[in-house]
Amino acid sequence: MQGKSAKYVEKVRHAEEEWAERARKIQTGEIQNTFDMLEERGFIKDVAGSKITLRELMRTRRIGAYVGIDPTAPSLHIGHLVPLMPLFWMYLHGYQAISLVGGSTAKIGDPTGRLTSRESIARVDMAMNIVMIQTQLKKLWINVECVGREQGFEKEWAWKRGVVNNNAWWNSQPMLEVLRLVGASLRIGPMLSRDTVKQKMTKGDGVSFAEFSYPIMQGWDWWTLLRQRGVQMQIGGSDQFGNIVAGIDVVKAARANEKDPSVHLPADGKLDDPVGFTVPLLTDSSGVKFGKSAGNAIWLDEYKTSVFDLYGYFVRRPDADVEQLLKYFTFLPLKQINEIMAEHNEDPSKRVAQHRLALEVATFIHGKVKAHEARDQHLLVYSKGPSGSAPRSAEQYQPEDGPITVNTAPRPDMILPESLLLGSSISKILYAAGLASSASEGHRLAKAQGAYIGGAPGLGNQGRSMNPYQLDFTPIKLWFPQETRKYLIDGKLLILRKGKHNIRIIKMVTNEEYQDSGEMYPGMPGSGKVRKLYTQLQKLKNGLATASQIEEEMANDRAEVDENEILVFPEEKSEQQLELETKLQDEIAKKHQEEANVQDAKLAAELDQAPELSEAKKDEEPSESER
Ligand SMILES: Nc1ncnc2c1ncn2[C@@H]1O[C@H](COP(=O)(O)OP(=O)(O)OP(=O)(O)O)[C@@H](O)[C@H]1O
Ligand SMILES: N[C@@H](Cc1ccc(O)cc1)C(=O)O
Repeated sequence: MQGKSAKYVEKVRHAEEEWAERARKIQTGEIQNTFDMLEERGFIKDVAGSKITLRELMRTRRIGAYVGIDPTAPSLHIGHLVPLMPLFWMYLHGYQAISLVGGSTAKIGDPTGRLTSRESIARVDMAMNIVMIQTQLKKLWINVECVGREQGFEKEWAWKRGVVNNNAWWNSQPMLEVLRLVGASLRIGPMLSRDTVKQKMTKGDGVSFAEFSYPIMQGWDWWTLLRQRGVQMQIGGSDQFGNIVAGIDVVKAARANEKDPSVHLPADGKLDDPVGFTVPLLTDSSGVKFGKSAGNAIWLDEYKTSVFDLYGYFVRRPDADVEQLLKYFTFLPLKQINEIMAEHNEDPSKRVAQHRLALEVATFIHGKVKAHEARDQHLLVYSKGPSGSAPRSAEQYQPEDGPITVNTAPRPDMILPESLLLGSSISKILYAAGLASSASEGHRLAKAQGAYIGGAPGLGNQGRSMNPYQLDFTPIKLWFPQETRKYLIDGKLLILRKGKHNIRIIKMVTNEEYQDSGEMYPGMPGSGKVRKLYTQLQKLKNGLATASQIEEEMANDRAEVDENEILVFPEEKSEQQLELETKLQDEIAKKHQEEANVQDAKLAAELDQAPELSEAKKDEEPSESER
């Protein structure tokens, strides 16, 4: 143990020496200050505090930085990437980088830039949003490392990154402590004179006390991250400038009032103050901020914006914007961007820069395979002229053969009916959710504790439900069907995971709702028959089989059933099955009628042609006299 800590101390010392050496090289101009690199790429809109201090801080200290995102939608969008990219860059340059999911702040809703308050979000939706966004952030972080490696960055142990949720502290934060540390020092006057507050009070629907406190919550997050992890910097979109400035006041107030000697704090010198900067807002062609509120978001979730559409969005960017977008959204060095632009300018109609931009972004977000597929689809579709939308992946829920990675993980959110979730074994649920290839594999998986469930069992059936905001995964054990209820978040949401990345966020719906959705899950009673009926109907419609062939297939199926002596009563059939059977019978009758019509037409043609033929023959045949 002692040896280990000595080794650790040595490692820390080595990392500090390296950082000092780096600072020296920045001083002599041998390497670039990361701040200057970010500025060159256009990321610095406004600095909260002194730019000189910020620059010096980034040179001399391996500081921590964070970006916060409220989970008010089930996906990130490309607007979020603008503040996240400098964070990713900082990580690749050796700083500590934290992405924060605002599970608690989202419950209040940031009033910045709004005239009306945000709608409150149902607990189940919030739980779903949190899991989706945390999963996306983790995926992005893994992809940052991949791209970083390709760009020649070598990961060192001293680099730190993380995804945190501010529920971790707000769920147990005594209000008294907040009031004690910052409440007395913060003045109401300046807070009331903030633009957001003034605008919303005079032109909007007023400001609630909770909204008024939002910047203090955000500032408290910063204080917590500073205290726990030494995070001295906050980055946000330019609409966050006010919150960052207010946060600096909160952190300074808390630091000044913290008397607990066990709380480790940076000293009080000039370089110890919290600092921040904002990035420019990405807007659409009419100058409106890209985001969920404006309804113009390009989502990172491929089921909300397909990889094809994401690629298309970047390919359509105007020539005037493309260089800046390459600087924002790719990890390509500026020298390479210049080369791409030179090539592009030789013949802008080829959109070389746009295609490169689209490929880089799609690769970063969705991985190489999907990005290249999207590019090929684009080239195919648009080189032959537009022909509607591109194919989208259909089998989203089926278990994959190979190992699931962040970039191949299937769609996480799905619905399943009550009858299955509350009436079947966990093995069948794993199968239905596409996490096992059969119910028996589901059984094996649960027995070997190879799958996980979000949260620990709550007491949902006794009126209390588990906390949806703090999700840990516990290995699934075999349990009785009625026990599944205990794991439902808010009585409606079940979160399952297999391996690291294969997650399912399952919303329970009533059996009727499920039926209306037209969805089917593996192992669904009658789904084998339904699927078969559906295939037969398609074959018939597309002319891939004749009515008689389908009838023969159906007769064989019936014979098989008879052989196995299973009686199927009509009432056991699902409505969907009955409906498909009727459609199939109608289609068979239609096809028979069509066949009969064709036969009739042929016969009629033969009969009609008979006299003509004899006339013609008459012409051909020599006359009596000719003979
Ligand atoms: N279009 C954008 N350009 C630059 N930064 C953005 C953009 N959209 C969001 N951000 C930044 O991402 C961070 C998280 O944003 P937030 O969670 O408020 O999402 P949002 O999409 O802006 O929400 P809303 O549209 O509902 O206001 C903030 O720092 C915000 O400024
Ligand atoms: N207020 C930020 C999100 C955020 C939340 C908590 C934080 O600590 C930081 C940022 C926004 O709405 O964009």
